[in-house]
Amino acid sequence: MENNYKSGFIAIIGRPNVGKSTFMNKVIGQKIAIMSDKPQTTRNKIQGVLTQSDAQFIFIDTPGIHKPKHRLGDFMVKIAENTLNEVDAVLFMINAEEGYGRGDQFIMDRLERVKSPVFLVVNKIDLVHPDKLLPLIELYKEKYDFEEIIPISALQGNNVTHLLEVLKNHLPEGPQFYPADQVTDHPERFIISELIREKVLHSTREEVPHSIAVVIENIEKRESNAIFIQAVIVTERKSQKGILIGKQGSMLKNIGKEARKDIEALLGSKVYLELWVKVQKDWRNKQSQLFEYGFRQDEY
Ligand SMILES: Nc1nc2c(ncn2[C@@H]2O[C@H](COP(=O)(O)OP(=O)(O)OP(=O)(O)O)[C@@H](O)[C@H]2O)c(=O)[nH]1
Repeated sequence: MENNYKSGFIAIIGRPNVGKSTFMNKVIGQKIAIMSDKPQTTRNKIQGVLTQSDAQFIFIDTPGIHKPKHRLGDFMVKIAENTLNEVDAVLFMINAEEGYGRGDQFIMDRLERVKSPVFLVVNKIDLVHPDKLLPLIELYKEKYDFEEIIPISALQGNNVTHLLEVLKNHLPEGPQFYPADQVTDHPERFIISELIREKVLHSTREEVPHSIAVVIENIEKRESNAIFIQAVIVTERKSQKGILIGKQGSMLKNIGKEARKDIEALLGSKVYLELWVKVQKDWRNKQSQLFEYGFRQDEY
């Protein structure tokens, strides 16, 4: 890796149909594989990775930012908000052809709490006359202090290279997280690990601190479309391991049962969830924020 290599996580948000997928496909240059073959793929977290000689962009779809419609909704909004605060940049994409709507207001309200730099991407400029574009940009400018406002056409590619350059300038120096040829990660990994973590915190109340992490070791589709998931709950102390396992494994069993129900609702498939607990002192320092994204480290 050369010096001053830049890398970062970039969340893409926006109302449905503004062109997020089109943009990702344009940037990554090929169709992005999505693990789930369910129609509600927009619920999943899609990562597209663009690797250049001097930078790596890791794009994250954050669909939970939309108004919650189902039981998992509030939880997803919370994940989305947390995610937005952990990324290096947020791209808020709007459709130049449409006016300012309630969906945009909902997102803008969430953005008020976001500390990461937010870029307004005005997409589909090929469909509007500049006379219409400028007032729209002014309107958004008044409502939020965007880092920059960049009009593009994701479909035709206009200004997309410029957007990437602007983004690159804002990315921190960092490692190449993914191999250059890898364009996606399992999109659901992060959400699944957060669901399990939530159940752990919920079941153990105050006894186990928030310092636990959940690492998804394996997700596999098996015959009859059942999904088999292996996950490890990482704690910092032995005593916490005992609490998590519980009497004859009762606690872990309960955590597994509750988490499985939510994961099944998320994926729309039957799920087999295998959980175990591992003690690793000081994992926080060692693994840093990668855990938060559901990364699996081989040396771990
Ligand atoms: N004319 C024009 N059409 C575009 C542009 N970008 C996207 N579209 C079209 O807008 C429609 C929606 O695009 P998607 O990329 O699926 O939008 P999305 O935001 O990913 O939608 P969800 O997955 O529902 O959130 C498609 O028909 C695209 O071809 C653009 O720059 N110009």
